[in-house]
Amino acid sequence: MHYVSTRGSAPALGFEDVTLAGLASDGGLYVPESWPSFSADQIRALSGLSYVETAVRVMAPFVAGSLNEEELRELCAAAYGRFSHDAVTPLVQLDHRHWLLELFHGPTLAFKDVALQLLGQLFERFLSRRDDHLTIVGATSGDTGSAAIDAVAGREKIDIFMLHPDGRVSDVQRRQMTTVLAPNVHNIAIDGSFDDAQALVKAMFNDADFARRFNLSAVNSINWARLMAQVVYYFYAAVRLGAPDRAIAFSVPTGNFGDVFAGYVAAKMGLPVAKLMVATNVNDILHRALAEGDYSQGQVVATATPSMDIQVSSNFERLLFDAGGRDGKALAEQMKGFEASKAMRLTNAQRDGASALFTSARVDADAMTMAMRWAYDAAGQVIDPHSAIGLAAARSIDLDPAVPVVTLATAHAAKFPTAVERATGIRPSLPSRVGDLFAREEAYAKLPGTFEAVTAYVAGRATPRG
Ligand SMILES: Cc1ncc(COP(=O)(O)O)c(C=O)c1O
Ligand SMILES: N[C@@H](CCOP(=O)(O)O)C(=O)O
Repeated sequence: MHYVSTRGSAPALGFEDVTLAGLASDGGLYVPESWPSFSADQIRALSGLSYVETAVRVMAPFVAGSLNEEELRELCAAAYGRFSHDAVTPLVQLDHRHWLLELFHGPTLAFKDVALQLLGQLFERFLSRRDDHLTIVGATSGDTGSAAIDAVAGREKIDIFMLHPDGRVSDVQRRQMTTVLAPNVHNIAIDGSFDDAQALVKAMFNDADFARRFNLSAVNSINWARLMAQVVYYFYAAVRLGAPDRAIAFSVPTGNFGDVFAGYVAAKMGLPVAKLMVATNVNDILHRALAEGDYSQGQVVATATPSMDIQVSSNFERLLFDAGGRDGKALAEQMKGFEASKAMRLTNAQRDGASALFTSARVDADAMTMAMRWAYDAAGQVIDPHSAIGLAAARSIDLDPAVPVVTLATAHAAKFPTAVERATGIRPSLPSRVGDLFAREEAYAKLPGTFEAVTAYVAGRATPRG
């Protein structure tokens, strides 16, 4: 399997190189040169398989040429052996039509663990094949950071520098990152928003000398391997609900468009997906883009769903590329325009390509609170605010009532206890597997959100190439 850049001029690479590279050298994102295709019989054959076996079957075509099936199975078993639920991503029924897909049973209590536990294993395996060291630079609005740190802490050939927006993540999220005191873990709180942190990370990649000198790699969903691992749970859930003989709709609380793009990939591979609901909070650039073709960056508003307080969604570029006819040169121009003016219109081809599968909704704080209450009253489920954004949107979906609707539950409620308590009166407590989070010592740097400050900090601590 080869991968091409969404901006058309970086070299096509195999899976191993794409995983280690993160971002393409032309600033684009890697996507498979074509989508693997699963027949109805192949999908039916996933029925009854464990999560690990499902993962092996779904991901095998993407890693071909870099890992054989036995190697992939070994890495998946190691990654998913750390989840606290036997099903890894269990389904919970809310009523006759609505389901939650619980993605938070990993070590750091958010869906990011599903991909990042595997990515940690992939890095280790690929680095063991070469004499090299990686410097990971990442941006987090709260959950990617802790999941990535958990996945790579203590690994010898990796340093990780994780930027989070100072004061804009929950206390649990911050502590899950800053109390990991391994020598290869470097947490940085920057002045600014998640978008500022993400722009700094992309700027480091786009500085070719810096990127080469420190052998930069990515753990954000700009890294293709992140999305690949997330495709698995769409298959796993849909097959349990009757696919391929029944189409399933998914509602996905969305920020950087990674999780929902993985659903698009599953549909491209042949999974019968009735609709993908893109559920945003009031930071609604994606809703405006899908509903009106207007992708223009507004001011980020701080909400009770901080992980989705995002106005520039990295993976939207992958959709614009694929749905718009895969013209990398044209997309490079379009993205350059967006980077300069912070606004762009989708082309007709991009809008038409997206509208077949996607729908969207903007969910405000009141609707989020109502959804949390409904989940508790209807099914006794205490859900986190991000999942509630997805559920509120799911309940508004315009589809045949016979189609099951699965909301992706992306975080454990205890990561956001204040918002949950405000909505339901119940203060969720942290599961024992996260231990004594509030008793541990924290360590992190506070930096201005400037390229100079951040690169100087990284350069002073990272291992340069020999
Ligand atoms: C809890 C939670 N829900 C939803 C999202 C949105 O996911 P995505 O960025 O893949 O759209 C995030 C972070 O991105 C998150 O941490
Ligand atoms: N919500 C995310 C933002 C980064 O998204 P990613 O999926 O691109 O890593 C977070 O929790 O950090």
